[in-house]
Amino acid sequence: MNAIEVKNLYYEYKNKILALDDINMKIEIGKKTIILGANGSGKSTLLQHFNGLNKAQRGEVLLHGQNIKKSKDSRKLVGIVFDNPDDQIFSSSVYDDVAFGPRNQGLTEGEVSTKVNETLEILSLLEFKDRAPYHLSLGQKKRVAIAGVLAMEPDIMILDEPFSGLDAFTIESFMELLDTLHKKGKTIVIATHDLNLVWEWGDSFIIMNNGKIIKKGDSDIFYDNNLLQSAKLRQPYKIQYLQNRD
Ligand SMILES: Nc1ncnc2c1ncn2[C@@H]1O[C@H](COP(=O)(O)OP(=O)(O)OP(=O)(O)O)[C@@H](O)[C@H]1O
Repeated sequence: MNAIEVKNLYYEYKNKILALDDINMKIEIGKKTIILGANGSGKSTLLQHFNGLNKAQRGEVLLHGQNIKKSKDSRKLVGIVFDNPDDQIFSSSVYDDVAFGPRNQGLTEGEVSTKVNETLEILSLLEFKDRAPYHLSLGQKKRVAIAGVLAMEPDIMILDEPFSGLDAFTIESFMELLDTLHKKGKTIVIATHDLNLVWEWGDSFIIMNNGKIIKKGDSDIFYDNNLLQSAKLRQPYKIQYLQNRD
């Protein structure tokens, strides 16, 4: 069984932009899958189909084998971190924002407190716990948005451009955290155009261009510079260096 399966998915915005053009893909349970593509290639539109925010106009999306339209617990199964944290932070304090999901899951206030404090600590946010999220810096807000999803412990974590706005130290500890979640069996999906951070990290890769998938594979795809250029992507620096040296 796959965590996510997409069959013949199309999506057209009201302005007639065809953002997804016959997408077919499978994401295996417990794998780290990276969706790559330049600006406007359709990554966010695709990810937003994985928690029902966008509904398939044609085609289907299956979560753990079940059509998302029939799935009652898609919100519990899938946690999505949007690229813009302002789209998902609503509470007046960092603590309450991260507590929102666990409270909705019916945990006691004591359990909520343990969960929230643990999550805030992992993301170096404890010192901000009583602050208003909208007065934080972009990178800090991004960490709050990530914490809010982490605290719900979804089986499938979807992250749209999770690294933008984060400093190097935070990226490093965040990737270690994702590795820990991966070892616990979670499925992780990241959409990004930053190949340098993910090419050695992901298990499988999907390249999008103009609403289509143009390549699926393992990290060997990064040696094909023509392919990357056709998707307006830059080869990872390390591969450029190795190839120039040879
Ligand atoms: N709400 C919208 N209404 C109309 N067109 C949209 C809307 N959102 C996105 N689009 C268009 O759909 C296409 C795919 O956009 P999408 O945001 O999915 O790309 P992306 O790969 O996530 O880009 P980025 O890397 O810039 O986040 C683009 O051509 C974009 O202009």
